[in-house]
Amino acid sequence: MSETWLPVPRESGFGMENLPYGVFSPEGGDARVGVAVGEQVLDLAAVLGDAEFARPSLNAFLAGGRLRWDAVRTSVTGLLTDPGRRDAVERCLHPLGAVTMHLPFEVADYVDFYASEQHATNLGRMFRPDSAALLPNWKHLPVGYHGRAGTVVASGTPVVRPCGQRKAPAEQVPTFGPSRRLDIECEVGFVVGSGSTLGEPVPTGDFAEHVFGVCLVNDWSARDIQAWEYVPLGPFLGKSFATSVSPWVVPLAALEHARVPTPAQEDPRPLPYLREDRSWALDLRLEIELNGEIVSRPPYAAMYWSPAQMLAHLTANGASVRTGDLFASGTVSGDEPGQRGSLIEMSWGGAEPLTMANGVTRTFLEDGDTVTIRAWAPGAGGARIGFGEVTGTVEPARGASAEHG
Ligand SMILES: O=C(O)/C=C/C(=O)CC(=O)CC(=O)O
Ligand SMILES: [Ca+2]
Ligand SMILES: [Mg+2]
Repeated sequence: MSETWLPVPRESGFGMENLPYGVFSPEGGDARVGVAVGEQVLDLAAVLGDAEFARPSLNAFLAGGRLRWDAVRTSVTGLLTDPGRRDAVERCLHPLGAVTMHLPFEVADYVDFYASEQHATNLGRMFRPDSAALLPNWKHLPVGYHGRAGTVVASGTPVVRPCGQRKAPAEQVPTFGPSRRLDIECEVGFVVGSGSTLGEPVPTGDFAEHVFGVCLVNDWSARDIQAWEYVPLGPFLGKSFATSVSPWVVPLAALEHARVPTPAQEDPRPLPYLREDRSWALDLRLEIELNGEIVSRPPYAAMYWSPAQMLAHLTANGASVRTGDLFASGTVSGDEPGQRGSLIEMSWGGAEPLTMANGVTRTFLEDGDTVTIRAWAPGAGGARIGFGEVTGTVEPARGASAEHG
């Protein structure tokens, strides 16, 4: 990758190999599109003189499609490597620490998958102890559900503890009140740039024509509300109150070196529409921090279904995708106990509390708890492609019924 004149710290995940996109406002200025490089954000509207970037969302750029995305990436790389442009470009840089980051795109539709075999097995064992851990369809199709786009929020947005109907197994009837089993789900999100045509499925090989890039997702989940409400139609209020996304969207172009094969899919072999010539499985290393302490390191490479398979399945019936659609992988969990992507798994349904460094224990989230998810992926020449972070702090429940726990 080309040498930049800009000082980029070695450990920065935002080197020239990455160049992720986000929406920022400089102090006293309007929100606009920027590219992160080192410890700076480059104001694209200012540096390229292109009004498409003087907007508070990436959507107009996302709609431009693969040729446009590649052309802008090439231009930005050129500006940051040409010493002759240094003075002009430097005037369009803002220190990351001095800007406010926003939700990077207007979320059109939001779909959540369930693509980790380890997560599905763990939840099956806890929620359905009398049946096989994996349901019969699980290895035939990437199971998913349609979520709530309007409650996808920017990193840093407080998460108000949801109220809802809860009924513990030992209780006869449900009560209404604050969730007692508030959880996280550590996920990876895929951002659709170029939409597809209604009636026409998207083959796995067209993934990179439609998907622009990748972000981090925390799909906050109220396990008690979920367990009581979701039979037989699926998750509803237990997961619709907040889904947090990271401010930076890493373009697929930065992830070529992170591509790995999906785990063997031989028993059963997926149907032809789900097969890939070269997999879009990705070697992303995630970490989950709870109140300042790393509690898990889920490996995205272990996911059974790749995002190209998810997109092919999502459109297999002719349903179209559109600019700003977000589909998330589902909770990422690996084989080891230290690789689980949710607290319900880490604490095994609350039976095995986590002990934190200060001696405090946790099963599910308490008011005031802060959860931060980070990730990086291998890039060209040993570089690290950083995803930044998605964070959120739990606030107490609100409303009249919040008082009676
Ligand atoms: O297996 C179940 O009954 C429940 C599963 C989930 O809650 C997971 C989910 O929402 C999808 C995911 O994040 O993997
Ligand atoms: Ca989820
Ligand atoms: Mg959600």
